Amino acid sequence: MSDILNKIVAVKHEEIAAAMKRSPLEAVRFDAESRVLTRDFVGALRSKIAARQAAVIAEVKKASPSKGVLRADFIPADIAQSYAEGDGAISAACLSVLTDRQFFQGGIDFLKQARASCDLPVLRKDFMVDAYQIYESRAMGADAVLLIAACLDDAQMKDFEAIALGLGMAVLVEVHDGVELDRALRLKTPLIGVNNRNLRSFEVSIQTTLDLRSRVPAERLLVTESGITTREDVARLRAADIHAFLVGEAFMRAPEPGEALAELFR
Ligand SMILES: O=C(O)c1ccccc1NCC(=O)[C@H](O)[C@H](O)COP(=O)(O)O
Repeated sequence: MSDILNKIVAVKHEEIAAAMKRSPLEAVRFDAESRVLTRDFVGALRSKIAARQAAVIAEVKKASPSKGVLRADFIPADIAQSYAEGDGAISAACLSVLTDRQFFQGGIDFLKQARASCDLPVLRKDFMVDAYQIYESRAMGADAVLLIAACLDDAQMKDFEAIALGLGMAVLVEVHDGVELDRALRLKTPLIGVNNRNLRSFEVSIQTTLDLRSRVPAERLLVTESGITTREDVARLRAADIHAFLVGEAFMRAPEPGEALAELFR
């Protein structure tokens, strides 16, 4: 694991221990199982692609370990609405909301506020290291969770996926290289995220996605993540038959995130 992932995972275990004291697993599990309606995350992506549009997972991200604060006037509900509207013709398929507080200045309330302000399905973007967080994600209203192969073993990925699917959530499994991709393909989820950010150097290169593209079977949906900032990036990825994108920073730095989205994917 990279240094940053090691640090994040250590903090997550501390946070989970504290959260379990406030709300024991049984209570969080009850809350998660009491929520019935999830929004269809995979369906939202597939219907954009069927309409020959880009399927964009638009991120609500105040800050990041590599770049610091990205947006000063950070109002999750307004950002989510802007993404849902786009320019009227081009808009987001789904949202991704950072809930990690220490490294990304995110929060659980941000996810709730973003989801309440629109009808888009929402991914909880955080670092899952314990089954507790999967129940917690559904309890807070998430429609999908992220599983990062670099910080989980095979048994954890399988277990967390089964819990998420059992609660009606989608799973985006994230990989950085071919070894992690082979592990991810043992899961049931159709959503395979290739993260273009090297977690050791923080450098981003869309070549990471392009290199792995042919190894993702046609029945899975490849989502390219991180470092997508220009129309040229989008054109290169689309030419390689990649139609689902997760974008944060490029939108967060724009005055109107939804207009920036429409401009990038026009
Ligand atoms: O964004 C970071 O600096 C970062 C550092 C360490 C681990 C994860 C990190 N980002 C998480 C993400 O995957 C991105 O927020 C997401 O893919 C959007 O990327 P971008 O469009 O480059 O903001």
